[in-house]
Amino acid sequence: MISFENVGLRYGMGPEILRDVSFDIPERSFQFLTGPSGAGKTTLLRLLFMSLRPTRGLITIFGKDRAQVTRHDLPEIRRRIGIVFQDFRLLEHMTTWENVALPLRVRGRDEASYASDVTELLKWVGLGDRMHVMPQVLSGGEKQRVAIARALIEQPDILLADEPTGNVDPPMAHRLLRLFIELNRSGTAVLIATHDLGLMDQVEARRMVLENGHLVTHD
Ligand SMILES: Nc1ncnc2c1ncn2[C@@H]1O[C@H](COP(=O)(O)OP(=O)(O)OP(=O)(O)O)[C@@H](O)[C@H]1O
Repeated sequence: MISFENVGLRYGMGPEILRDVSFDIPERSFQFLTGPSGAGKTTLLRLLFMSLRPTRGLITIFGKDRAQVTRHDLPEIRRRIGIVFQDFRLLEHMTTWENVALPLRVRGRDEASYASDVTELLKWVGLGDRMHVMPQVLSGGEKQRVAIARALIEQPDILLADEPTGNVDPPMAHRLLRLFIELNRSGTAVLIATHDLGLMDQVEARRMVLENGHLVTHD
C-alpha cells in the first residue's frame, strides 16, 4: 500500500535525519514505530502524510510515486490517510461533535448525510456523553479519542498515530490500544509511533525501530 525505498531526509542544510530508510506498509497491517527521542519518528510520519518531501529515495503511496503527486492531488490521497497528531490539534471553539464532523463539512458534504456517522463514531470511541462539550473541558484521554474519531471519519485505509498514549494513564493507554486493535481487525492499517514499551508488549506486531537515522524492522 505504501513503500519507502532508500529514503533520506534533511531539514534545510542540517544533518540527514533519516538515511536509507526502506519499508512497506501492507494493507490491513498493524505496526509500531519506535526509537529514542529525536530519532525521527514524527519526521517519518510527516513523510507518510506527505507534509514533507524526501530529500532522497522513492516513496510510493497507494501506487503513486510521491514525487509526481501535485498539490492538487494531495487532498484526495490524504483522505485515505487518517492522522492523529501528538498535540491533537482540536479546534477550541467547536464542540467534540463539530470537530469530528469538520473534515466532511470542509468537503462541502450535507450535514444530513453524515450526522449519524459522526454520532456513531463518537459512541464507538466512548464519547457518547461528551459530544456537545468544548475541548477545554475534556481530559487528555478524551481529547485523544476525539482526535482519533476525527482521523477516522472519512474511513481511511491507514491510521497514523503519533504518541497516542503520551498524555494518558496506563488504563486509558490500554483502552486506546484496544480501539486501535479493533479498528485494525475491521480492515484499517495502523501505524503507531511510540516510546511506550509497555504498550508495545501488549500486542504481537511488527516493530520498526529508528536509530541514528536508520530503520531496523523486527517482525
Ligand atoms: N522543522 C524542523 N526543522 C529542523 N529540524 C527539525 C525539524 N523538525 C524536527 N527536526 C529535527 O529532526 C530530528 C528528529 O525529530 P522528530 O521530531 O522527527 O523526532 P521524534 O523521534 O519524533 O522525537 P520525539 O520522540 O521526541 O517526538 C530532531 O533532531 C529534530 O530537532
